[in-house]
Amino acid sequence: MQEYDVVVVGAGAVGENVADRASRTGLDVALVDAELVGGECSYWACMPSKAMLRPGDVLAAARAVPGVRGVEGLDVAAVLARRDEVAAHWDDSGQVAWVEGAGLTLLRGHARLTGERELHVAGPAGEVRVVARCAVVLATGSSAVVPDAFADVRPWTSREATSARQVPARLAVVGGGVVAVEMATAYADLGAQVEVLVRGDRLLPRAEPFAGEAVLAALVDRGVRVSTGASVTQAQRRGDEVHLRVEHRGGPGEGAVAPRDVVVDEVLVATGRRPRSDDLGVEHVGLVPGEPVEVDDALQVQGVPGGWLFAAGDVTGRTATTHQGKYDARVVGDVIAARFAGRGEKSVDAARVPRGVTREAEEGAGAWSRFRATADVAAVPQVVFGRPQVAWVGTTQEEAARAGVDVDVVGYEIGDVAGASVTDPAYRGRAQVLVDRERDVLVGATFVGPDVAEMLHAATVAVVGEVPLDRLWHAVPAYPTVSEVWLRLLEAAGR
Ligand SMILES: Cc1cc2nc3c(=O)[nH]c(=O)nc-3n(C[C@H](O)[C@H](O)[C@H](O)COP(=O)(O)OP(=O)(O)OC[C@H]3O[C@@H](n4cnc5c(N)ncnc54)[C@H](O)[C@@H]3O)c2cc1C
Ligand SMILES: NC(=O)c1ccc[n+]([C@@H]2O[C@H](COP(=O)([O-])OP(=O)(O)OC[C@H]3O[C@@H](n4cnc5c(N)ncnc54)[C@H](O)[C@@H]3O)[C@@H](O)[C@H]2O)c1
Repeated sequence: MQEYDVVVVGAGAVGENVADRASRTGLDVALVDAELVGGECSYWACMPSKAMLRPGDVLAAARAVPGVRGVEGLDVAAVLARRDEVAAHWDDSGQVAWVEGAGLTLLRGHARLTGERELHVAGPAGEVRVVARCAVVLATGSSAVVPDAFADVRPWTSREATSARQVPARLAVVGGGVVAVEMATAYADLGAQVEVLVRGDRLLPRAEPFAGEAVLAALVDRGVRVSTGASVTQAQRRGDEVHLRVEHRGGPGEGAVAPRDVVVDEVLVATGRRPRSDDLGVEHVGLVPGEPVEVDDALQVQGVPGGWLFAAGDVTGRTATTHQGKYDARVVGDVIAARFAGRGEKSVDAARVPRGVTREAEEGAGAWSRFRATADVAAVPQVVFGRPQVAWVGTTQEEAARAGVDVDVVGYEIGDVAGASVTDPAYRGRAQVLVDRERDVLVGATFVGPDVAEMLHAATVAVVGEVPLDRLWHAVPAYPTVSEVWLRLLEAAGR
């Protein structure tokens, strides 16, 4: 049996941040992981996918400016070699060194809850009973959903797509969300003939419709086939090929459209993710395996008495990005450090205790305090690293209407800004902000265009800060930058 003050299950980006923060008031923290320390983001998601997308972006940017010579194309082997480097060659020794340096204990193995504050960890060293004196945090992430139709064809999920050693000549991508857009973009850049099969009627259904439309048009321009209203009803692997039977929903008045067969070398299913709570023993504490682990704004698990169980990251179904999961990790880490301060057996390094992390402060904490994840509801940023990029924060028009928030919708073509014309004479992109009419503050913003990911944070600051438009008017964007679109948006909003 091993005992710690806090046990964090899952050493992805979220678990690592929880553990680091929770240890700052002298609590003894163990971090458990069954696979690589660093989790999905480092090895099979954010990092390798962005390494695969960046060369195509740079190439397109260089080709867009007249006068640049010697731009030949991509060296696929070199792109994949760089991707391998960014994914640390799927070797977690660097992150293990960080965990040890932060004074945390790493337990390798698969953890399952067995009761209140108790777990079993099955790892290379055998089975160990682990007891948490104060708290347990679940940060086990999510895994790809593979629809039944693909069960027998060994489809790619995002893991294979981000770690492939070769580029298939023909790739079908099933889904119309973030993974589908990013991977279709990357593989088309790397020379695959890509077809995207979208069940719905548009790409990126959670973003503003104009964003998905721009991405769809750009993919088609680059030779990617995008079929909307398309459902795969059967899939078979025959030798080196995968045969997909695709049924099309006809448009209004079109009637039935005949099914067709799509033959490819690989098929990537990008049809969403499910929380990894299915093999975690949550049934022993009254929760339902496979379901999101529901938490409150302090990231305490709902429906489990005793105040000892917390969760953060993808497993909660509350966040689905690394940045937002890490934000929740900072919140729950501080909550635990404050609630259980003084209970730890380790000596406290005063320099590491964050300012204001005390039991009294946490007890009286409300929205927007460091102990509550308020931004999860008010201002979630999301970037889709396709080409064009799509970046948004806060509410969309559809969400504002559903919530009954009366908004003015203000849009501007980014290509009409002087800075954009310098970047690319044919710059195409659009910015749109939503202004809450009653409060005269921004509640949402969407940018579509090259490199707009880097423009998003200004909008996030404005939404989180609830900066009145009359004050935002005094935030002067430099000339000639693409950010000057802020000035144009404010003018269009009547300033
Ligand atoms: C292709 C792709 C690209 C993405 N790109 C981005 C991006 O650019 N930016 C962004 O912000 N987000 C991106 N995301 C989302 C991001 O990867 C996730 O939101 C993030 O990884 C979630 O972090 P996490 O720590 O909650 O879970 P994970 O990173 O999944 O970590 C969970 C850890 O828990 C371990 N574990 C699970 N169960 C157990 C158990 N029972 N016992 C022991 N250990 C266990 C796992 O081994 C894993 O290491 C992307 C996702 C995908 C699929
Ligand atoms: N840049 C980033 O931040 C980034 C990149 C990749 C992924 N992620 C995160 O990972 C999560 C998972 O991404 P994702 O793209 O897999 O999920 P998603 O939820 O974004 O999109 C899934 C898509 O698959 C479709 N779909 C669902 N079931 C289907 C079926 N049976 N047949 C056909 N289509 C089906 C849905 O309609 C939807 O369009 C996202 O929530 C995202 O936030 C983030």
